[in-house]
Formats: sequence, C-alpha cells, structure tokens
Amino acid sequence: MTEKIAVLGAGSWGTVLANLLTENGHQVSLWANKEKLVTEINQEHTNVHYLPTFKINPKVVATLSLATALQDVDLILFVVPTNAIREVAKKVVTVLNETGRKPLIMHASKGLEQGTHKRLSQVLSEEIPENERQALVVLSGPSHAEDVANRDLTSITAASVDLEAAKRVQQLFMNDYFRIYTNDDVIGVEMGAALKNVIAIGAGALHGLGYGDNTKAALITRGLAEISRLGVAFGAKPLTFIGLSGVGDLIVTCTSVHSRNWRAGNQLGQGQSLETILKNMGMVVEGVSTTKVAHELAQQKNIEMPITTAIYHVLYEQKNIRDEITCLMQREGKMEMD
Ligand SMILES: NC(=O)C1=CN([C@@H]2O[C@H](COP(=O)(O)OP(=O)(O)OC[C@H]3O[C@@H](n4cnc5c(N)ncnc54)[C@H](O)[C@@H]3O)[C@@H](O)[C@H]2O)C=CC1
Ligand SMILES: O=C(CO)COP(=O)(O)O
Repeated sequence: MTEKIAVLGAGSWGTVLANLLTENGHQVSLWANKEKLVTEINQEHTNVHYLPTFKINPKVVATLSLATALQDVDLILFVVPTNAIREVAKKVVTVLNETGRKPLIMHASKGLEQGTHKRLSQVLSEEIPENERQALVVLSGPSHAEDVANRDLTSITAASVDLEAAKRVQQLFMNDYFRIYTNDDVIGVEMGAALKNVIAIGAGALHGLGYGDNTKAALITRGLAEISRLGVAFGAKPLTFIGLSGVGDLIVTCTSVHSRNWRAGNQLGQGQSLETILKNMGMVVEGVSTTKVAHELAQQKNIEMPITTAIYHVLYEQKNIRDEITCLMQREGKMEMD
C-alpha cells in the first residue's frame, strides 16, 4: 500500500530515508529549512553538503513549507537533530490542528533533551498529544547514512509500545538491503541510541591518540556496561542493549570513519579544540550534548559511568585526555559483572 510520508529534516539521514521510502513505492515529502537546499534537491536531485556523491530519486519532493509537507500525510518521520525536535514538533502540531489529520509519528534521531533530560519520544508525546496522532515509533540501529545510500545491507529496530504500529513501520521500510526488527522496549532503544554517541567520541579520541584494537574493544565493552546500567535504571530491558540499537549501533559508531561522533573524538585526540571541531564538522555531533545529559542523569541516579564522566571532564572541564585515561586505568580493581 502506498503511504503519504513527510520526512522532516534534510540532513544526511533524512535525505537517505526519504530516498529509501520513495524507492519502496511511497509518496514522500522532504521538509528542509533552507531554500537553497530545497532547490538543489528538486532540480539537481543531490544534497552535496551532506552526501557529496549521492543521487536522490527524482520522485523525492523537497519543500520549505511544513503545511505542504504535511498535506494528506499518513506518517511523519522526524529526523532533525535532538535540539530541534521540540521546536519542530510544536510547528507540526499547529498544522495538524488546522488539517485535522492524525498521522503515525516516527523519529530516527539519537539524543536526550538538554535541561529536561527527556528521551525524544517523551518530547514528541508531550508536544503532539495522543488525540492529535496515532502511535509513536522509534527507529534506531547501526545505520550510517553513507552506507545506506550505497545499499549496504543494514538492519535496524522499530520500537513502540504499540507493536502493530511498529509492524506497520517495519513493512514501510523493509526491502532487499534494509531489514527492520520490531521491539517494544522504547526506553532501551532510545537510551542505547543516545548514549552510544558518547562512547564513540571516546573511541575516536583513543584512535587519535594512537591506541590500538585492544583498547577499542575494552572501551566498547565497558562502554556497553555503563550504557546498560544507566538505561536499566530508567526502566530499559537489559537484553535490548545486546540488540541492534545497543551493541550493534555502538560497534558501528565506534569503528566507522562515517561517524561524526567518532571523527570529533579522533580530532580531539589529535589535539584540536572542541570549538574548532564543531565549527568545521558542518553536521550534528549529538554525543557532545548527550555527554552532559548522561553525566547529569548518572549523578541523579547515583550510577557509576566512569567513561562518560571522563569524556565529560574533557569536553566540559577542559581536562587533559591522557590524564583522564590514567585515572580510568588506575581505578580500584572491580568484579567484571558487578
Ligand atoms: N547521519 C546518520 O548516518 C544518522 C543520523 N542519525 C540521527 O539523525 C538525526 C539527524 O542526523 P543527520 O541527518 O545526520 O544530521 P545533519 O547534521 O546531517 O542534518 C540535520 C538537518 O536538520 C536540519 N535542521 C536543524 N535544525 C533544524 C530546525 N530547527 N528545523 C528544521 N530543520 C533543522 C538541518 O538544516 C539539516 O538539514 C541525529 O539525531 C542523528 O543522530 C541516526 C542514524 C544515522
Ligand atoms: O547513529 C549513527 C549510525 O548508526 C550515526 O552516527 P554519527 O552521528 O556519529 O555519525
């Protein structure tokens, strides 16, 4: 069945997902917030800033108008950075009020809201109340836009408390290179998605400092331990962290040069300042603000997150990376599975 889908956010992930949904036979409007980008997508069928060599299916229609994007819409996919989710949701609800449409809401963003510490489905459900929409579904997993653009075989998770809605989303996205599993643990999926970006900054930093594969494996494994600890304290199911949105996404983000979080960490390890790195990246590095939220949540719940704390010290307190590594290695000996 052809569905009418609005994809909100024309960065690398929004563009690739809009393209995939179009190739799956759906009618897709891609909402961008820059006129020049709308013209480029509609006339050149490219988005060279985010995806230099990617050719977008000409059936993808970009628009600057949210009302146009949401016309007759069946499903809305939010793919803007975390810090824009609430602002965009407020705009969406104004249009839905006018049209009386009640679409299914999805998001594919990865972060936790600064200040409130909320997960993105919590932000969306606050701003788009239940009587204005159908269910909420979260998409997450190991999926760099650059690889999906090349039709690399990719598997991710569609999570919702409403499993029928998750199955509808599964069918929407599945094709011969993109496979979706359903999951009912929204908390675990969103916590894994957000927190892996913090560890990826650490993995990049270790690479930039010249550490090798043993160090990387230790960081990923102990990173997963602290991600799970915090997630479970907020109600996540432990098993979710060994799934696609947990260890799967942690592996891809800690090992791929496509990861903006890994790249930011690598440049930190090579001695660049955070300010310069973020200025030059030209794309969102979610892990920087997530580090602050995770650090605050860990303190609030009294959860031990030594790696996240070390990264917080480097990003927010200008501490020396090598000193932080020394502190981590010289912590008191522990039981592995405590
Ligand atoms: N790039 C990737 O491979 C993947 C990204 N994600 C997640 O998807 C989210 C978006 O990431 P990307 O597409 O990579 O980001 P990006 O940095 O490539 O692009 C973000 C887009 O959102 C737009 N935007 C920013 N603020 C806005 C606002 N207030 N209103 C409207 N549009 C706004 C920007 O103009 C830009 O077009 C992030 O949370 C990221 O963690 C998830 C999986 C894969
Ligand atoms: O979440 C991602 C891949 O699954 C993208 O990671 P980055 O935001 O670090 O590029």
